[in-house]
Amino acid sequence: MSVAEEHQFSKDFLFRQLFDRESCTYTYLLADINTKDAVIIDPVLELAERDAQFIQQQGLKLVYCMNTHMHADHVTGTGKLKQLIPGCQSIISRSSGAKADILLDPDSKVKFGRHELIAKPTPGHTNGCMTYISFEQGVAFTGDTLLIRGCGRTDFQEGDPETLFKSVHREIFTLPDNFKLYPAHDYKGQTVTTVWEEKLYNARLTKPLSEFIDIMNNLNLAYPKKMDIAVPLNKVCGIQE
Ligand SMILES: N[C@@H](CCC(=O)N[C@@H](CSS)C(=O)NCC(=O)O)C(=O)O
Repeated sequence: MSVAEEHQFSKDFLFRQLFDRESCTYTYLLADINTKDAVIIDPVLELAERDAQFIQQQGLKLVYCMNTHMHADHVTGTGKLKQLIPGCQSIISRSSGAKADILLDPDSKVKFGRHELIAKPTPGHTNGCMTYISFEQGVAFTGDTLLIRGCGRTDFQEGDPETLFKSVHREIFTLPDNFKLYPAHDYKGQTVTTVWEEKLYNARLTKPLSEFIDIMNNLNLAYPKKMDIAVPLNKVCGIQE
């Protein structure tokens, strides 16, 4: 496998990666270029107006605002986008325990135009983490389950290293090697990876389970600065009604 064998997006698939400099969060906008139906994954509250303006400029119809999980480091832009773009529905996993218009179960499909994302449960960072996969486009949105050369922390919000390790090996490392992986965060300026790269070079997930658990239990990271306000708000789409 090499860069030359990269999986290409189809011509009718719009893909944009957007970034929040404050929380280092990636937001993804996907659309069917013919029908204009669009979905947004992991929007950030403070950038909801930026996202809504871009959607309007492209002539897209935002049908779903999705979250990969209940974030702890930033407030989701889902509720604000629903206000800015009436008709759009919020989506999160049922196991997240958060409120949304649509609650996803394992293998639920999210359709926009002729495209679809399949929700695969990848708990471990939180219980409700989902990875959203487009098999046609060869792409997976991994949230905080898999970060480029790393993974989400497992020291709060029901986090569990063994569960995360098994999720990645079951749902992500079994995808074709050339599938692109897009995470919810990157703290080093990296934008995308592949299944092949992570199976070879992920600093944590290439280790045996016992070593992985040891690494995760000794990360000693400070708690996210916004955690105390973000978690309660993200239980209700980012807006206290
Ligand atoms: N400094 C940031 C929080 C950074 C952080 O904890 N990131 C999380 C994902 S957001 S809950 C994580 O899992 N990091 C893993 C890692 O190895 O860095 C802030 O204050 O918001």
